[in-house]
Amino acid sequence: MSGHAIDPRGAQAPLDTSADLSEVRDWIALLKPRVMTLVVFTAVVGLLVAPAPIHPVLGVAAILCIAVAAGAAGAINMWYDRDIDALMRRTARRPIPSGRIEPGQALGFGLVLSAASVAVMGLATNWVAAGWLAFSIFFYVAIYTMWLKRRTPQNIVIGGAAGAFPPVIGWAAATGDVTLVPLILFAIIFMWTPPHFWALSLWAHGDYARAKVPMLPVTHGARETRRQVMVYTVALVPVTLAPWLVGFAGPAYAAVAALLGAGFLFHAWRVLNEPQDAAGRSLANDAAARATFKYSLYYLFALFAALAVDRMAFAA
Ligand code: HEM
Ligand SMILES: CC(C)=CCC/C(C)=C/CC/C(C)=C/COP(=O)(O)OP(=O)(O)O
Repeated sequence: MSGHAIDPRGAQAPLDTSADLSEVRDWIALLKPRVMTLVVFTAVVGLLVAPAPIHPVLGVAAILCIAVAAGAAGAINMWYDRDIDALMRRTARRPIPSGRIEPGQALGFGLVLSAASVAVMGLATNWVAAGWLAFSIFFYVAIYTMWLKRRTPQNIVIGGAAGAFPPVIGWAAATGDVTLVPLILFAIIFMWTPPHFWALSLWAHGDYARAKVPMLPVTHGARETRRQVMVYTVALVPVTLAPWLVGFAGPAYAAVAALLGAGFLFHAWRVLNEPQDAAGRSLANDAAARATFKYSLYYLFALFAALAVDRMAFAA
């Protein structure tokens, strides 16, 4: 397919629209847009369930700032990780390792968007939300990417906190403060991240071993990783009931959280008991781990949706 659009009179230079489009696609890819969907969704729920009305225009602006900040942090992460991304099959085709975007340009892009998102958040909503937003970017870039990711298999547990901030920021944008409930929402995502990622790492461990990234299956083996998926899932379920226990959400939310939790526990149990060799490596193409990773994504969407519906439909 040619992307050249030639003026019928031949008076204009050809426009290479396909080249333009693929360049735009590369810049968008730097923002890790697919991961952003869930980041944005949890932020929207944090904002909607907060007990303070926010003008819809400001609410949309706040969510856009969170999306842009998460994307900007992703771009800086890709700048820093360009060496290991080039070594991993899953990431080798990203715009920087494949040479389509200069590392310095990606860094500049990430820094400018980071600063802009924090500034707009502060001006449009409040500086508490802007401060948490800046801290989230710092946490993902400096604590997770630059410090922990290449040093310890606990990188996911500690560094994963970065991805747990969006509902806190959404709440702060509406209320100007951070109380117990947003901290509970933080704790839910914090406990969810290890089983989300370690399920994936069970089949992606070859990539991480090649890049010498000390993810759990590389440092402690598949058997221990399966165990840790179960440990964190067991710990996650009671935390998801906390919004109901503290009286913030009703029994409808609690029922959905319990059902979704039972589903997660079932998946984790399958990961633990999947046919495996003596080292815990799957003899079934990691079918259980793949199903668990996919379930983790639907799970978090559904859990946060249930909280929003519960608060909006049933709150007194
Ligand atoms: C340290 C923490 C985390 C790590 C290391 C991690 C890692 C990953 C990886 C490697 C993928 C596969 C993406 C790909 O194929 O390139 C993925 C997918 C995904 N993650 Fe995470 N994740 C983390 C936390 C989170 C958080 C906090 C969220 C949102 C709340 C999230 C949302 C998603 C989504 C929506 C996908 C699916 C993207 C797709 O469809 O390709 N992740 N994650
Ligand atoms: C508001 C704000 C700043 C939020 C940012 C938090 C955020 C997007 C967290 C998600 C964490 C994440 C995508 C980790 C991917 O790990 P990785 O970077 O090791 O994955 P990779 O191997 O795919 O690069």
